[in-house]
Amino acid sequence: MVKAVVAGAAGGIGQPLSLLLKLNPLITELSLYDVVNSPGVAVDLSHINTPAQVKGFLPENNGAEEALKGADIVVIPAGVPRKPGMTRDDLFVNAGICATLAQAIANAAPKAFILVISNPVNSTVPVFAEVLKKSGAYDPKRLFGVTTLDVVRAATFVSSVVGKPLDAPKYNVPVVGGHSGATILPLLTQSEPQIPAAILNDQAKRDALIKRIQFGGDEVVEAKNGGGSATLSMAQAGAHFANLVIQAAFAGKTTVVQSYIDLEAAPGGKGVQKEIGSDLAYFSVNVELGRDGVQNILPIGNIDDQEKTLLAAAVKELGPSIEKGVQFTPAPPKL
Ligand SMILES: NC(=O)c1ccc[n+]([C@@H]2O[C@H](COP(=O)([O-])OP(=O)(O)OC[C@H]3O[C@@H](n4cnc5c(N)ncnc54)[C@H](O)[C@@H]3O)[C@@H](O)[C@H]2O)c1
Ligand SMILES: O=C(O)C[C@H](O)C(=O)O
Repeated sequence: MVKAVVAGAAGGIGQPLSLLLKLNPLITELSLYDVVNSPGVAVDLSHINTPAQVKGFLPENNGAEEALKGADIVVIPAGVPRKPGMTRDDLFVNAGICATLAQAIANAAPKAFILVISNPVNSTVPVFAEVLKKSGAYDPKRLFGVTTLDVVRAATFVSSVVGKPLDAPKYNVPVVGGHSGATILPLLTQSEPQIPAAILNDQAKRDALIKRIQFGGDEVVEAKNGGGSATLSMAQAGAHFANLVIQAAFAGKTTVVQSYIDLEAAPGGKGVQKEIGSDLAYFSVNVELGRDGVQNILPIGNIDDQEKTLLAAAVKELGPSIEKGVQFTPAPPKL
């Protein structure tokens, strides 16, 4: 029996994400929370003949906590998306929404796995952590910034440049660091299958590939031309990541994925701080998922000189974004 909650369930990501979770046979209860339209989305999905029993909740009558009660996993795509010309940092207005949801989770579902999609992920994950800490409900093993879309894009773009687009599902290209521009660090030298040396050694091709992975989000924002950012690809990536967390926790199926987490979640975090030459508190790393969430943090491993330069740039940009999230003070609740 697994209860999943989507917060921001009526939005561009929320709706297809909720659909994909409804199709997950491991989920038996699915609660959809949003400030608008969630009951309608819930009734619609509830007609699908899969096990999950779906209910929709609005803020009235303490709806957030009612939705969250007994949750095993909460996936959060609540908040404003980008328009052309904006950076993810311009979305820091979402910090308040994240703080409110974190408090509701602390009150109603303190043991839930928390998967943060809301941008700017580099800052919103620390916002969640700080609110949970204040309520004594923080377990770093259970808090994840969802960076899966970067990994999905890396596999797609690499397989295409290699000339094997139909093999996209077979590609695994780790992406570490954070989730915005220069903080997104694709480890092309660790790609499996390997990227041919002729491509890796072609500086122009390699730079273009890295740039496309780092700025894939902008590609969608520009194409949607004011209509928002990635929603469908994000829903797929988010549902995939949620499924891996559920499989590890409830079906004993351990996996290694990348996610943006607190490096204190497991002892391996100290080793990563050594590798990156910094005491950054959060970083997207290779995470071994287990019954309690983060079971182990694995090393970044061998990277070449170009990746080392990109790593230094990622570390430099991440520091202030993390600090901004840590220092955020939520507005006092309205009386
Ligand atoms: N992590 C990633 O890789 C990634 C990828 C794509 C988008 N995003 C981010 O996800 C967020 C959502 O994007 P979208 O396209 O779905 O936006 P959207 O505007 O379509 O949907 C957001 C939803 O959040 C709801 N919401 C607002 N305040 C809320 C609150 N306090 N509680 C619950 N729900 C609330 C809105 O009513 C809306 O339905 C954005 O911040 C976007 O930047 C992250
Ligand atoms: O680009 C955005 O603003 C949304 C998301 O972070 C993405 O990577 O698509």
